Amino acid sequence: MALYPVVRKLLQKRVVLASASPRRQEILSNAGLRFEVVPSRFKEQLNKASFPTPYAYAMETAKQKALDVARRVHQKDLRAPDIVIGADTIVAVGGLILEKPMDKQDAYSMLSRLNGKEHSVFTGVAIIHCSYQDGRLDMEVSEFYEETLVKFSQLSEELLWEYIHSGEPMDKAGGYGIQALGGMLVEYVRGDFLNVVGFPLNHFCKKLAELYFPPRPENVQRVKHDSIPPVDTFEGLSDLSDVEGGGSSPAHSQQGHGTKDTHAKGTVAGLHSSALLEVIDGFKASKALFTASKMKVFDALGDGAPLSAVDVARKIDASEHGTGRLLDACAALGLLEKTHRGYRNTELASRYLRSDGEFSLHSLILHSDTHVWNLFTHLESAVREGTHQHPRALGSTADDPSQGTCRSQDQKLRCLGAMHGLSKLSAHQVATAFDLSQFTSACDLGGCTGALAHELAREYPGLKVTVFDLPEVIEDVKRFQPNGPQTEQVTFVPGDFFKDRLPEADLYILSRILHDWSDEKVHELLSRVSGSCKPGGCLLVAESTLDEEKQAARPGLLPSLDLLVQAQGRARSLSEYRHLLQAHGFTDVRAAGTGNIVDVILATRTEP
Ligand SMILES: Cc1cn([C@H]2C[C@H](O)[C@@H](COP(=O)(O)OP(=O)(O)OP(=O)(O)O)O2)c(=O)[nH]c1=O
Repeated sequence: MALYPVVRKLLQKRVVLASASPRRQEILSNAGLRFEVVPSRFKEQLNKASFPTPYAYAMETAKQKALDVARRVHQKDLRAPDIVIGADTIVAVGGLILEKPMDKQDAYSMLSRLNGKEHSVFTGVAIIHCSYQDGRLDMEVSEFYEETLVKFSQLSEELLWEYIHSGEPMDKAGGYGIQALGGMLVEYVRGDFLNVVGFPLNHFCKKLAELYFPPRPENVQRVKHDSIPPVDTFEGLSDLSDVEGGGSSPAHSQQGHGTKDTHAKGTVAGLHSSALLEVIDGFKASKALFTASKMKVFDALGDGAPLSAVDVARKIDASEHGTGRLLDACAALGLLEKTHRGYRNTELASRYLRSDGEFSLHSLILHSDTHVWNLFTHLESAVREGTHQHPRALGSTADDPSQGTCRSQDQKLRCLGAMHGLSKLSAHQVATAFDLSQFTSACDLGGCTGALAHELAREYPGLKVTVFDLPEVIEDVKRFQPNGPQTEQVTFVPGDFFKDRLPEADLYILSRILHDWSDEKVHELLSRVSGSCKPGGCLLVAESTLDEEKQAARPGLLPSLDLLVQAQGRARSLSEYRHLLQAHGFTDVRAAGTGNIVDVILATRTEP
């Protein structure tokens, strides 16, 4: 049971979690879902007495939280959400509904009620599908609830107060957290544990599967309504794409025919004029971000107090009028917050857009602005000729198009910085998509600045990682190295993976390498890896993949276009990667979605 097939369908959607609960965020991101968090401002003050059951109350509160966020995000952003998820967890005991305690005394009275007894924990969940008709927001709500029974042991006053003084009860329904210290109070749990922690993941998956993968009418007898298809096989994934209604929109199978059904299913019917305008204007949003980054707006704002447009203009040496317009555009894009005291970086900007942050995408943005932008102006030629546009855009004729990208030292460092930033974004998910603790040595082929290597070292203290990359790359990686004990686990070896002997390792890694190359070159490289990998050793591949129908809009097809213009390679589907790996003696090919920009594949080398 996993969310993966549905996650693939949701990757191209803007999913918003309307919750401040760290537990909910963790449960959903662990399941591989990619989403933004916008906490709801809905006051949980519905009249409990007006609901026939406690779960009706929880579902209504969940729905109101999600509706509040859907409306606010729609008003605030240029890009409105596609799906908003809201949830509400309550504890019900003896006809009473318990929510989060107001203070310690309240926590004490809640815990005393639960002491020695069985109670119910209900989580109501609302999934709101937003669509837009001529700028108007239409919302369809799917909702459900889950109940879990929990029994507390008989606990002494002293123990209850000790627990209350720990501070744990205060932000939790019923005044306890089963996942931490509160676990010690619990004698048994009947039902979904995660439901108690705040989010019924299993039921949520079933609901999504019901919405996105309804069984074909002729298969109703064979396909169980309440189960998600198997996901860790490639066959399962490709079968899913064949399921009628298995497109990227939820199929409202239970709602019968009529306008709603067509509206939800049809990509044409689903694309409204406002969405079209968004696409038409997309380049303006990119250029606003590129310009603000280039002019170091996000550095000027730092993490400090808000600054007025005049102050920012002074810092970036630009006109007040122009700076004000740029700052407003950044605020509309959700990159800055605009308050009556001035502008300040949003969390997103502080983390990714400042040039000095650990996860900075500053170099990637500059690279996109100068290099990729330039290449994309030749998209029409790329389509006509079916080949990359480096000669036109950069005057480069090199075999390896990336050679033309980094001609000056500045360009080279920007390229390395861009790759470093991109790699850092998904390094943790790539390193942890599979348990790699059985390996003692790994070789990251084309591992560049070592961002993934260091993440692997941090995650697996027993692993030595060799980063193998071209000498001209290795000579400049020093500035990207972190501090810390795990740096000793990482070594850099210069070489060309098409020409030189590959370093020995139990685990070879090709992270975002294969897409850069033609099928012929991919076969050549895989054959070299296969020749170096001992039987029982493994190969880990991380790539952004196309869905099996090659219809996924983002993030599948835009990278595919990217590769047409920029490189000689191409995006591939998971089954294409499986066939490539099998052709070179790798079996037991398993895939894991990270919910991030790449999927991860692990394959084992068998005896030749
Ligand atoms: C019973 C129980 C609840 N909880 C938490 C889950 C929820 O976060 C919280 C119940 O309050 P909620 O109002 O459901 O959620 P929230 O206020 O934390 O976040 P938001 O409204 O923005 O979605 O209690 C635990 O973490 N462990 C437990 O054992």
